[in-house]
Amino acid sequence: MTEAEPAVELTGITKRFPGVVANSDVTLTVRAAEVHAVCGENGAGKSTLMKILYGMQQPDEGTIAVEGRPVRLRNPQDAIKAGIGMVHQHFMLADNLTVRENVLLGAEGLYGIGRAATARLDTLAEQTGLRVAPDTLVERLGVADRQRVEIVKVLYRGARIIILDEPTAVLVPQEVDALFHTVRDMRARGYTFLFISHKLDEVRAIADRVTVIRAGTTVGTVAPGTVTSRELAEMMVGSQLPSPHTRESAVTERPVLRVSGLRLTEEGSRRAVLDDISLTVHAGEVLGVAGVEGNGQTELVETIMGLRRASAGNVELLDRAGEAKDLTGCGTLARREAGIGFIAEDRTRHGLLLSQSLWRNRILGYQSRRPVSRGQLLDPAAARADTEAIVRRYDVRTPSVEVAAAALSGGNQQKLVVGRELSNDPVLLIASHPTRGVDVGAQALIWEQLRKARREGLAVLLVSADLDELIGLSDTIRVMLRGRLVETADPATVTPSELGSAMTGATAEEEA
Ligand SMILES: Nc1ncnc2c1ncn2[C@@H]1O[C@H](COP(=O)(O)OP(=O)(O)OP(=O)(O)O)[C@@H](O)[C@H]1O
Repeated sequence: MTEAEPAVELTGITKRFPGVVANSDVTLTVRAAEVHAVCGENGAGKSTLMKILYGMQQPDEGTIAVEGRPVRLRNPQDAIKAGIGMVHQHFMLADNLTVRENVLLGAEGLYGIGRAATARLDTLAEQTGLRVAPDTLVERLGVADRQRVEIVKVLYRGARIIILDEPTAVLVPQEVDALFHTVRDMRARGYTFLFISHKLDEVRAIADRVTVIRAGTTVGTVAPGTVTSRELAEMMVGSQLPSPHTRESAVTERPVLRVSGLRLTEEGSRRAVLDDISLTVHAGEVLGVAGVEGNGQTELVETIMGLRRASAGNVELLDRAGEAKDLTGCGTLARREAGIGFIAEDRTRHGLLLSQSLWRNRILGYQSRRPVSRGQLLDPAAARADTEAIVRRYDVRTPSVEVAAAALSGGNQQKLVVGRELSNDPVLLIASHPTRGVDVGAQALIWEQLRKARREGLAVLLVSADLDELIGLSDTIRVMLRGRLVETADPATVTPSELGSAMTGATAEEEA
């Protein structure tokens, strides 16, 4: 490879799906040893373009050159051979295997499984800042280390060009800094990065150049130093954004959710995943829960929703008249029917049926409620009309409400779920990462809808890894660490970095 040769050159890429042109004549040049960010609204075509570069999808038109040579990438194996690796947003590691096994699995042909393999693994671990013993089980690793194992895995297979798909979505600020440090280090060693992100501040911090995609086509490539985050966002949406909101409080004295002494133990072990959790959320209040993934937030939400059974404690919901209902023994559907809306952390597991049309997904969880049902009978016409209203209000980009949920981009699926959950007039909303994967425009829209619902008296339990979101929306923030609520922070004064320290237990250790 000569210095002048670009690492990747995508020329005239077009990819059509039924009713949608996902990429239309896209051109993207990534220089060797640069960090190149790709930004765009939900559904703009970023994932499709990356899937094409990783051989997961075939373009209808266009050419790909890697390090100056034209290539045909029929599958990920072809891409790996060409030196391209992808770190997906959802990690693809086997939890019950060790770091070493995960890295070597399926790549034994490269360095064998003996000394040469160990030496290679050690070098890569060092280069990527992975500081765990190779025989550690992956299930024992935190999110940031798992991500490093994924990076080591693609490097081991010979990747020189690495696609990072929203790598920071699951990290706390300190971990983001550490990841960026590693990326800069690796860039200095000649590695090239493609970086997909909706967080424009991060893009500005790490990227050498940014290519903006709008509605499937390239709007332009800029050096981030020459534009503000706002200008970048405006390039993405093609118009001016609304201004951020000022803080306002709608908190009332009326409790809506009362959780007391909640305890959850892991199957087959006595370790408490949730340890004596008590909290109250009032009408008009957003209670934010901050925590590093794996500290019990997921379990807390799932226990409140009846997806897991607590070993002790109570969950009580109070209706608008103040009438309390004990939900402790109830199933999920009964809880929904009592007035809880639920934005699940994993929309494909608890939120959507991907093979089903959008309007059928509108009915999910609300089978016996108007307007989508009359008594025990579904009302497809009403469900369609209501879904169309959600699509308009939440700006879900789709050719129609008849297409399968799988055909929507990730962010547009998320908008549909949020729209559905808020459309049922809940008294309480349990929102896990409500804007994960959505672009800044859609994020502003979802925040606005949440604030509006709060003004009208909605109680919200918000779990989010996006600390700006947590600080911006919450009236109170509780920090969760190893299954307990350990600290309370005031969103009016706390900084993301202080919150990050509390989440990792650093503050508590300092005080001790
Ligand atoms: N398998 C598919 N079948 C039909 N349409 C698809 C398919 N995959 C993507 N699309 C459509 O292609 C367009 C681009 O989607 P893509 O996932 O590339 O967007 P994106 O920029 O990655 O969005 P997001 O930020 O929401 O992840 C969208 O309109 C989407 O609905």
